[in-house]
Amino acid sequence: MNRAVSSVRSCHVARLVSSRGAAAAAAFSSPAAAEAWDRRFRLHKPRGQHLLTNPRVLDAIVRRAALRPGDAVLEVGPGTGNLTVRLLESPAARVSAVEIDPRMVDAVTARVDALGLAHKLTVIKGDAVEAEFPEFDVCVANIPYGISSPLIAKLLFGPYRFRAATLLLQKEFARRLVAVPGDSEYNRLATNVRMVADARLLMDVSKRDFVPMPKVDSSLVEIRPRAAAPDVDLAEWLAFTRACFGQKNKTLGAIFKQKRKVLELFRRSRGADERRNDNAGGSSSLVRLGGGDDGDISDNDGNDSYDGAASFSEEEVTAFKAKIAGALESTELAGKRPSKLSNDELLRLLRLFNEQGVRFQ
Ligand SMILES: C[S@@+](CC[C@H](N)C(=O)[O-])C[C@H]1O[C@@H](n2cnc3c(N)ncnc32)[C@H](O)[C@@H]1O
Repeated sequence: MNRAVSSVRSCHVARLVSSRGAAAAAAFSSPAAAEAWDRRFRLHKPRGQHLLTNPRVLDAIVRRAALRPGDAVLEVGPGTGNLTVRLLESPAARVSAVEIDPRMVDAVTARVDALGLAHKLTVIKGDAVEAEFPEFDVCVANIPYGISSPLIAKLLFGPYRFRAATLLLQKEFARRLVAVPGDSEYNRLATNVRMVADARLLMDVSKRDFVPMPKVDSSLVEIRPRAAAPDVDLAEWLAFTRACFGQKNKTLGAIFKQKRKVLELFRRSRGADERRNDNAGGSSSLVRLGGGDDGDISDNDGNDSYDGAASFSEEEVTAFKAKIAGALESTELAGKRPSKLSNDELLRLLRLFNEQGVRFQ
C-alpha cells in the first residue's frame, strides 16, 4: 500500500483550500445550483473526470444504496462532490472519499465545508487502487471507469469486509460483470466475482447525464460479498481462471493440450511444490492481490509465458500431461468451453487438478 497517501480531514478546510477552493465554497453555498459544472478548471478525461450532474440520478444512486444509520461509506473519486453531499445528507454516519486530483480534493472539501457537513467527511488524497481504505460498511461511487477492474478486485479480494458496493460503471463492463454462464458476455471477470459475491444491475444511466458527456452510457450495479468465504485458495482460483479464460472460445481440452501451457503448468506446479517445502505456512496468498496485474480479475489473457530453460526430462512432462488429461476426462469437461461452465464445475476441475499435483500459481 502507498504509505505516502495523506489523509485530509475536511474540517481543516481553512488550511487546505486554495483561493480557487474559496471561490468554489462561495459557489456551492447555494446547494440548488451545486451539480452544475462552472468550468473553474479543466476536467481531465483520461482521469475519468466526467461529473454526474443529473440530480435525479444522483438521488436515485443514494436511494438504491439503502444507507443505514451509523454506516461508514467509502466513496472513490468524489470529484466536486455531487454524490458526496448526498451521501453526507443520508442517514450514514460518515463518508471517506478517496480522490487522486488535488484540485478535486480542494473543490469537494470547500463545498462540504460550506454546507456545514465537514465533520462527517474524510478526504484521502491518493490513488484508490493503491491507497489503504479505512473500514467501511458500503462503497458508493461514480468511479473513473479506467480503474473498474483493479478496484473491484481490491474490494472483493482484498482485506475489506463490507455489506455492499453500489457502483456506477461503464454499461458494457456492467453487463459483463453480471453475466451468467452461457451468456455471450460471460467471462473471467464475472466468474471471479461470482465466486465471492452476488452482482446485479440496478439501473442504466445515459451519457447525457454527465459533464463533459462521455462516449459511453453507464449502469449502476450492486455487488454484495457473500457472508461465507468460498472453500478455495482464492489466489489459486484466480490463476486457474486466468488459464481457462485466456482463450475462452477454445474447449478446455484444447487449452490444456497446448505444449506451451503444459510446460508452463509443469514448471509452476514443480515451483509450487518447492515453495511449499521451503516455506510451510508462508504468508497468505491474498496479500498479493492488492493491485497491479494480480489485481486484474478481468478476462485479459495474462502474461502466461513459459520462461526459463527446461531442466526436466521428457518422461516427466509426459506423465504430467497424462495427469491433466486424466482430470479433464474424469470430469467430462474436456469438450466444454469455460464460458459455458458454472463455478461449481470449474471448482470441481480445479480440485481434481490440484489433487493430481497440477498447480496454477
Ligand atoms: C467519474 S468522476 C466522478 C466525480 C463525482 N463522483 C461525480 O459523480 O460527479 C471520477 C473522479 O475520480 C477521480 N479519480 C480518477 N482516477 C482516480 C484514482 N485512481 N483514484 C482516486 N480518484 C480517481 C477523478 O479525479 C474524478 O474526480
